[in-house]
Amino acid sequence: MSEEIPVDWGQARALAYEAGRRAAGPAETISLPDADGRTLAEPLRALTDLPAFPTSSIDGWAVRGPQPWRVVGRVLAGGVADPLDEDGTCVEIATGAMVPAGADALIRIEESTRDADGLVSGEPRAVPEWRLPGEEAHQGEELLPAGTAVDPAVIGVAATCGYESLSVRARPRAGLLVFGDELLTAGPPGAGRVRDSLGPQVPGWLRRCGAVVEPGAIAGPVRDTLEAHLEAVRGALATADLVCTTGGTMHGPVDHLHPALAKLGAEYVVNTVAVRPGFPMLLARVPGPDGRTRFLAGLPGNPQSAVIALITLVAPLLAGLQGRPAPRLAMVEASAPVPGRGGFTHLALARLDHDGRSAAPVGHVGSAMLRGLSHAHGFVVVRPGAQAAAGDLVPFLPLPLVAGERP
Ligand SMILES: Nc1nc2c(c(=O)[nH]1)N[C@H]1C(S)=C(S)[C@@H](COP(=O)(O)OP(=O)(O)OC[C@H]3O[C@@H](n4cnc5c(N)ncnc54)[C@H](O)[C@@H]3O)O[C@H]1N2
Ligand code: MOO
Repeated sequence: MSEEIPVDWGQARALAYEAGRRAAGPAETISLPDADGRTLAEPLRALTDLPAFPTSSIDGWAVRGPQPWRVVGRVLAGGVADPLDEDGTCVEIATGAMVPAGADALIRIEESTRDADGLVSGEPRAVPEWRLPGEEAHQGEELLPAGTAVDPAVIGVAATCGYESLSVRARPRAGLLVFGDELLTAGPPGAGRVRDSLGPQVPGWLRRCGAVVEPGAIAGPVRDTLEAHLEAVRGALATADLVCTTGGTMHGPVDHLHPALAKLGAEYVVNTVAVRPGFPMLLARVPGPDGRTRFLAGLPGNPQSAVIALITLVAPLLAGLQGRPAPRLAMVEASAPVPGRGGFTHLALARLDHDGRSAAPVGHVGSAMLRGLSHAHGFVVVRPGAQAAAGDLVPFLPLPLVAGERP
């Protein structure tokens, strides 16, 4: 019999995030193009004013004094403009070129005329046609805080500033051990055996949460003996910051995870969570071979419960390990009633409507099923003692899908 007292679901997420944050890996410097998907270890600051010089927004003329203007030169993007010293003169200017000191207006080429002597005339627009130094950012200004996820736009703004590399957090390395002698790794289920549906899917979820999962870090089915569990977990801890296991979280005759954790000197961060489905999930700190903290996340064997454990505990843990902010939940409208589960938080699989504002429960949601999960965007969260009526605003726990998945 288990004597664990399940942790509140929200508290479990906070504990997992905090454990990850405290164990966040060191910063490393990597080249800009390789930084996609990483996390800023330091704030991104402007190295110069942006723009760094007064910059023309148009092709046309930089003019000084009253018209008509005599053309005294030309300045292209990339060049350094000589000052315009004399009233009644202008230079031809290209978009992106430095505006000469002394210019008091820019005139678009198509809004100008030239007379027989080559003198230029035209009316400047009311809105200035050039960008002033510091208009976008001042030198030293913080553009993005530490903890920002690096995406192509972040890489772009860093390049604009003049960075060649960024200080980012190391990516957490994750491994996966699948437990269960009943599992088949090929062919259809039958005769008491089921296909392993977690070995093939968990790595994809882990990667979407920012972890690196090498093909060699996925093992199983691991035999249902304590010795085999211990050997597999020890082996996985040698290289992984986080080892996920599936199955064996309960206390059945062949559930060896808790005894294995005891033998490994593990310390529970969370040991069972008051949530349905998924309550036997756990997260533990395990001393690694080098003394550095490693984590083991025990995902329950029921496949939907395993995914729930992953987004409940592993997603916040990985956010913390990467130095990112704790994931926050959006509020959406429940488009149909969602029952509560007494003293447990109920995570109800749901699909968002096209604008993401309301969530409708999907079918086939048993914890042993994956059909509902493959249609859903995430879970409506119904807290202990509550239930949701149609039209209620409810928290929504998203699956870590990427753009274009589940349109
Ligand atoms: N006496 C009780 N028994 C169970 C309880 C309970 O409260 N009292 N809770 C049930 C719940 S809820 C869950 S969840 C499971 C969790 O148990 P384990 O983590 O120990 O998982 P297993 O027993 O190993 O497997 C459960 C179930 O899932 C299937 N499974 C396991 N791994 C995979 C996989 N990789 N791919 C597909 N299916 C998998 C396995 O065949 C079992 O059917 O405990 C309940 N029991
Ligand atoms: O809690 Mo179990 O994880 O409901 O299937």
